Amino acid sequence: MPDALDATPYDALLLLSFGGPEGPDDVVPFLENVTRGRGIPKERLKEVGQHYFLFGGVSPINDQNRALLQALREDFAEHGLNLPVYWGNRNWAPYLTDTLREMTAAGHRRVLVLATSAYASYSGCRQYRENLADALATLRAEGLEPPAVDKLRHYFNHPGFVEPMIDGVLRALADLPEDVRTGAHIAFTTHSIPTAAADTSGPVESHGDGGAYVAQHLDVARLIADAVRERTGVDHPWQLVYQSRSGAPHIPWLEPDICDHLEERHAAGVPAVVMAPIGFVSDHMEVLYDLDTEAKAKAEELGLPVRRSATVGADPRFAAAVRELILERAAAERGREVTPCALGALGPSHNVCPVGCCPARAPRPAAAGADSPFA
Ligand SMILES: CC1=C(CCC(=O)O)c2cc3nc(cc4[nH]c(cc5[nH]c(cc1n2)c(C)c5CCC(=O)O)c(CCC(=O)O)c4C)C(CCC(=O)O)=C3C
Ligand SMILES: [Fe+2]
Repeated sequence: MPDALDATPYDALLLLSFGGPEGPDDVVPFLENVTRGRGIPKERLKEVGQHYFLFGGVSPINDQNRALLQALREDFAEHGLNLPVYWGNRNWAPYLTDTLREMTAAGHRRVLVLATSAYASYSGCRQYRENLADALATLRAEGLEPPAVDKLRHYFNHPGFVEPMIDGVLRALADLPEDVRTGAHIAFTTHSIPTAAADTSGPVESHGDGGAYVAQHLDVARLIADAVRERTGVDHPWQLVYQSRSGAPHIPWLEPDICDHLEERHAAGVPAVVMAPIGFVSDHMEVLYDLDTEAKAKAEELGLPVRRSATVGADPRFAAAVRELILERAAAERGREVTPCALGALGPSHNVCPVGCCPARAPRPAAAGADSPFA
């Protein structure tokens, strides 16, 4: 047995995710949960519902989170980290509030949260913090005393997140026909968000054109492209592009869209494209539909060979990274000197979101940040 690792002051980890439907009857109520008060056009909702129905009404995201939970538990057990791992979602069962109620009943007092989103943005960070605040307020209204919650820092540039994606891109390239491989371009993709949300993503000092959201993705894309060049000796041109846009057409969102990008590359004579979904932690619906279904159909129509590289999912290197992030944060909370691990040009992200980080359009209480009312 390895020596026990010290996660104090934390007594549990909470995996916090999006949630997804698990059958046809879940699809509409799930979409109602996602879009409550968010002004997403009905047309878009019908369309997104169809994407789910195409897959029997089942999103792959819940099974992927179950696999990640198992990978985390295995890694922790193997390394002597005695920290129970729970799971709660924003939009579907197991719901965050129910999980936090269960954690309260089990006596947990200080919980660290791992969100299944690696980057800064309102949707990927503050919205989860708002969900945590809502859940804590609900439990207090029930007369309970829920645990204090902290959130792990953004892990986009942690080697345990980047390295599996480098392997994924190398595998995707190797899978292309040899005659088009050397000339292949890499399209790094992420979720499009309104440009106004991108420009205000991250701490106030990173606000500006594209904000922390775009800067962080560019940092990861560059790391992967550099590693691919080192390992193959080929300099594959690359670009950061976007997918899964919603919202009203007159509101600007990040562009170009992956499908337009494929058209443009094809017209420019590019012989093949690897689509690398660096914005997503696992192969959920945005990947299976927007890339594997829609973008691949576009590529087929163009006669452009494409491959889609793997997301990190339950890779043991990612599970190990989570353990390292927990130990690093726990040591920092105990007042120890720690050297946070990060690749790339941006350096390690902040542990606690400062005031003004990824602001909401309509301010609401958010937990696990410097502006938290639950400190
Ligand atoms: C940045 C970002 C991530 C990555 C970070 C993270 O992972 O958190 C992400 C993940 C996800 N988004 C998901 C699903 C949806 N997102 C929607 C809507 C939206 N996403 C947005 C942004 C993001 N979204 C935005 C700005 C909107 C519009 C307004 C709003 O509502 O904030 C809608 C409504 C319909 C539509 O507009 O498409 C759905 C159904 C699923 C589950 C997939 C599955 O079931 O496998 C996942 C993992
Ligand atoms: Fe989304």
